[in-house]
Amino acid sequence: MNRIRRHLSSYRYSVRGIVFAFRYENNMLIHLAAAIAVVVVNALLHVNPTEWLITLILIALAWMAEIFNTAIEKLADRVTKEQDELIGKAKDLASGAVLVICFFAVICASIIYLPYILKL
Ligand SMILES: Nc1ncnc2c1ncn2[C@@H]1O[C@H](COP(=O)(O)OP(=O)(O)OP(=O)(O)O)[C@@H](O)[C@H]1O
Repeated sequence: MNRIRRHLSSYRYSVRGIVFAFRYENNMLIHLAAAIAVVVVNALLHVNPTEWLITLILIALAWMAEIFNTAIEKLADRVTKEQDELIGKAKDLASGAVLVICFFAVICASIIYLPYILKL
């Protein structure tokens, strides 16, 4: 029973983390807006199931990268708020990861959507 309760608690903490990211991280709201735009465009263009899967996976990866980025920023700020070369590098690396997935998401979206747009 205790194990089940502990397991359910861990979901509560995870949801709290996601809610925190959306409430306090402006970039998460941009990711949310982009995700809504993708879902609307997918529906309007009637993309096929494989294209739905690819776009949904890309959305999940972008949200995941942004949440990890926020976690690393919080940890880094706990270590020190003074200027520190390694803290700067850690934060740059974390935000670089977000940029990487966003860059490839834009390329994948172009590959998926362009044929539909050209047919319109
Ligand atoms: N303590 C620090 N020491 C050195 N450089 C830092 C430090 N804090 C932040 N920086 C530099 O400033 C950049 C922005 O850091 P900051 O913590 O303000 O993130 P942010 O602008 O809130 O990022 P995001 O937009 O992803 O939330 C970092 O990528 C890093 O280059």
